Amino acid sequence: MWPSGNHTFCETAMTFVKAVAELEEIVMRMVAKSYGVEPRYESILGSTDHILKFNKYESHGGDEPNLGLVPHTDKSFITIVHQKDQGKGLEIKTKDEKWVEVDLSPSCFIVMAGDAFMAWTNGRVEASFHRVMMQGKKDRYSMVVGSYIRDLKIQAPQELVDEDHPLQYKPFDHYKYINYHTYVNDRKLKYPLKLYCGV
Ligand SMILES: O=C(O)CCC(=O)C(=O)O
Ligand SMILES: [Fe+2]
Repeated sequence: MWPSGNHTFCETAMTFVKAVAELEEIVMRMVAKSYGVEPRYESILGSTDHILKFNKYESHGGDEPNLGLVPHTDKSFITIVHQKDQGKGLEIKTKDEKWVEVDLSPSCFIVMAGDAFMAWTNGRVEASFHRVMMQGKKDRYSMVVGSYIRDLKIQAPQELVDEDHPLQYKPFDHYKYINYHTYVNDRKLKYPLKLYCGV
């Protein structure tokens, strides 16, 4: 887009990612604390990468809803979604298989568990299925920050594994899983993590 670079844009994007990463840390500390595993979370915190995506969904103009993004779970550890304008678009599937519309405001951030967080919590927190539906005449813009764990294997803390909660996923390398999902699984399977490292 900018062959000779765009320093201001990069600085702004970096500032945004840093702020979102701080938000993620606050939320994850609360979740980890509630399971009694905050020190375990601290040990992966230093190995977390963040990737920012800018999404544009074009309006098809009509009143009929159109699929903007197919249903999926994220392959990230955690994903945080922010939307530029007030409105609907993002939909999340409930346990009883109903799609719930999320009416986002520009001051809202949606925190979603990805496949890697589901494995780390030994299935206690599930990765949510979500999709984007487009309706009306306005294009939709969202900014999505995903976190990914490098250098160490994703492994459920021993505190979260016991007789009532047997281990669900073997320890795995996050980036190798992303690679598997993208190139080997070809993004086809609904639950690729189960096939990749399910017990
Ligand atoms: O645009 C959104 O609200 C969601 C995007 C999303 O699910 C993704 O990029 O994985
Ligand atoms: Fe997603």
